[in-house]
Amino acid sequence: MHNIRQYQLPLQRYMAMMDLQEGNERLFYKLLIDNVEELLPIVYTPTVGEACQKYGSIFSRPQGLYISLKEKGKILEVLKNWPERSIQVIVVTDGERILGLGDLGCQGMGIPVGKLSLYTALGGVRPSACLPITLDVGTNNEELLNDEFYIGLRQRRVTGQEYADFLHEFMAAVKQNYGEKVLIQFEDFANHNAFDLLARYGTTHLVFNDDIQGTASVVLAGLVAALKLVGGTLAEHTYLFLGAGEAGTGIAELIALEMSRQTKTPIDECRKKIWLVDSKGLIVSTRKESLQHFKKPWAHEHEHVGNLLDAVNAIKPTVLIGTSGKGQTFTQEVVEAISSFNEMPIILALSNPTSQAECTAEQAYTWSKGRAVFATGSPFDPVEYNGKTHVPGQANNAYIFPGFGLGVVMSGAIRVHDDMLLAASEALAQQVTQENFDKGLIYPPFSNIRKISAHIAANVAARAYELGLASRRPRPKDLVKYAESCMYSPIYRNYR
Ligand SMILES: O=C([O-])CC(=O)C(=O)O
Ligand SMILES: [Mg+2]
Repeated sequence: MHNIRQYQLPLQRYMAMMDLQEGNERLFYKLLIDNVEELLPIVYTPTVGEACQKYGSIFSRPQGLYISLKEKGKILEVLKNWPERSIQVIVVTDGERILGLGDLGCQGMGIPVGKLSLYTALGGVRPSACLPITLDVGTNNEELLNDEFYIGLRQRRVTGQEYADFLHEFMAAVKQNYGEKVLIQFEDFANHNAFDLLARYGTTHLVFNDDIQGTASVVLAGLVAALKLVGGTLAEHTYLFLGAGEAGTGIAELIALEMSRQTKTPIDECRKKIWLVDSKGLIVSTRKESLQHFKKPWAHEHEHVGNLLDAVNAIKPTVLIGTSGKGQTFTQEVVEAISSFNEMPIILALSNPTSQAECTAEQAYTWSKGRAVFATGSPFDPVEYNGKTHVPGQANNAYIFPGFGLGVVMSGAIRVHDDMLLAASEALAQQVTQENFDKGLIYPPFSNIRKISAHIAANVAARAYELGLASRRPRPKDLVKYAESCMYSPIYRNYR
């Protein structure tokens, strides 16, 4: 740590950590686990975002497996080149929507690498069982196409049938090479592919979309915890989203599902408590014809409303959630408006990295006069306001996917079911202690994450067994203990 801390810039610390991961994997994980709150912002958001933007110019050696269009017809052979045979989790991206930073092509590799290092550090999945993959289908990022250090194919993205065929070959090759029980996590695909891929492969493969499902599960947990501070039930609140992509619609759907279970009301009714704003304004039924399919369930009856501020004033939400990927969109007027009709507005600025956050922690607390229950996707420091310290929570899917994946792997689950996402969410919400609530926190600190992950894994596995989706026999009696016993630990032995 002394060595790492000598670097001033986060990007230099990132590079030093990546060198360590390559040269001394055990020490890398030992450091990451023992200093998780300090190092998470380095190996993960926000620094990993900057690293992806500069990936070509900081490149020293390849991490993960690149599969390019040139390898079409030979994807199985390429997979066989990976030295490890026994793979449990794959994180795959095509780099089209890296965090809120847009199309970074092949340079998106930093994301699968970073996510999988958290699978190991936070969730205890063995490093050798993790496989980061980037599919190189081109990029539409002109700057990268003209960058002499760009590491990927210099061509525009393929789309349509060609894209679908390439993905299909990849999915079939993974199943053929690693069997049914490898978890495939889709990460940072663009909206127009992410929903389709999940729908297409959800019934034939063990797939999980972190941006849709992982984010939904972590946000639902935060909301359930927030209700302890704010009062009311899920169904008694009104939700307004800025952003109607993977995160926005994924979260909205899981909230509606949980609401529907709690109130025994049809999900269609529950959806009416949830409103979404996209770049054209409030999503309303008169726009239905022109909406992408994943937005249609959210097109409720309402007159046209052109922007977020007007939507806040028209809908009067108690919960405001930013998933737009665009920074500084929760303006002072917006935060003051929601604070004018809520004693404690719940405000989540989820877009990553920090530069894309809808507002900063300081803005949220200042503009709400210290009343907001606030969390962000990327980490923010505590803020002093009127003599009180406010600690923003980090509503990031990193709380969920490592434990979720461990639960899937350890139970031998063959499919991901929405109930397993709810199970993960419940387990996370239960880990928020009175001490956390007293500080206004709706998430537990990351310093306890391995214990939290074990509880998430156990609850997910339990649900998988109940659903008949778990193949490991016999079912372990104490699933929390079993989860802990499965976790990789970078232990240094004492030699006497
Ligand atoms: O990577 C993160 O920090 C969360 C995430 O999935 C995203 O922003 O796409
Ligand atoms: Mg993501």
